[in-house]
Amino acid sequence: MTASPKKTLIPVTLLTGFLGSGKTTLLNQLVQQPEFSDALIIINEFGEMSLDHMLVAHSTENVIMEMGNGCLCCTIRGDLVKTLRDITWRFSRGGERHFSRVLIETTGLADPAPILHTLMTHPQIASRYRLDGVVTLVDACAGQHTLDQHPEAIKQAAVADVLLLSKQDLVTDQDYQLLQQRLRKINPAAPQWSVSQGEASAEKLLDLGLFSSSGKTADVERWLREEAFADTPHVDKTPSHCGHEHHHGHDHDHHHDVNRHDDHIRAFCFAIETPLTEQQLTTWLEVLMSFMGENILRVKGILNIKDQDRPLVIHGVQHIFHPPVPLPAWPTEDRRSRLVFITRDIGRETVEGALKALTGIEG
Ligand SMILES: Nc1nc2c(ncn2[C@@H]2O[C@H](COP(=O)(O)OP(=O)(O)OP(=O)(O)O)[C@@H](O)[C@H]2O)c(=O)[nH]1
Repeated sequence: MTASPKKTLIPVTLLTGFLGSGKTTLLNQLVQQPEFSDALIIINEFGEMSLDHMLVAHSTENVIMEMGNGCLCCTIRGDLVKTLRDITWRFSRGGERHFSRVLIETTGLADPAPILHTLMTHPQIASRYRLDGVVTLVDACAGQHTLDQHPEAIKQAAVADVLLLSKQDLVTDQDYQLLQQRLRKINPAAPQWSVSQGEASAEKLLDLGLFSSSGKTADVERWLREEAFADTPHVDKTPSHCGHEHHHGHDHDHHHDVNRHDDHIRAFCFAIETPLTEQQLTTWLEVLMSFMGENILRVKGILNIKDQDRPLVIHGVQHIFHPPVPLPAWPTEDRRSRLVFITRDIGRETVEGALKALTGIEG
């Protein structure tokens, strides 16, 4: 069940964000920065006609429109796979590919999970591309309302590696901070940056994955960001081995509407002292994914596998896992398996309980 990290895979950035959150405005700025000067931009639009791509101030030959009749996540297996497969030769000259990375802008309504699944597991795509990171834009003005009304918006925030908050100029400081807090509870590990009229430094949006663009070293600590799960004030009181759990909708969240979708989101991390056999790991993950996959929004982990010197890194979105990647060495002295989860209504006790029931190992 292991696969070697490939150093030549093309990095892909997924740009999500609700309708009108400022994705095109951001893209216009990004493509003018050197880091994105040789990026290929794939834009998906909802509906048959859109001029959005014309707004991207970039050489149009590097902008591709996906023209599905529906949203990207519905046509994903056809159009996006075909596009990603074809661009490696369509955008080559003299046998050399003339783009170094890809950015996919999704329609505002898209559930990012199917797109991530395709990038992570489709044989023809996963063998050529690697997910560099998910960048999610949130409109500071409409954000609270959008999160209240649209579960997809919460998912977009939950799977983000970086959260960009646009339109700070339209809200009070207090409202801005409330939105920041809400997003931090949904996704404690994602750094939050304010973007004004799309102005964001490209370097903050790159190298968000396990491997940097040099492709040589895995930065596990940055990628897992376990410490972030202990940084926010809404900490579950149950003890945890490596961090904390945020169960939203606590009594102390007086301002919360109890029906909010994100009151169901939980973010937690935990450690396992005992090395797992590959079989135990597979069984545990298979059970979690088949019974609760839809509600496990994102999982990342570094695992100590019995009788192996090197750790295994796993990364899942809902019921789909990226093929586990063995790292060349442990990043620190800590040899425990450590995992971070963002789920809908699944607490740490359930995940640990399944581990204990299936393997006898305590989390
Ligand atoms: N006041 C203000 N307006 C902004 C900011 N960023 C973007 N906008 C405006 O917000 C509107 C929507 O921005 P777009 O970039 O088109 O948003 P989008 O996410 O691409 O929209 P869709 O393609 O419809 O999903 C535009 O009128 C932008 O000018 C900002 O920081 N402040």
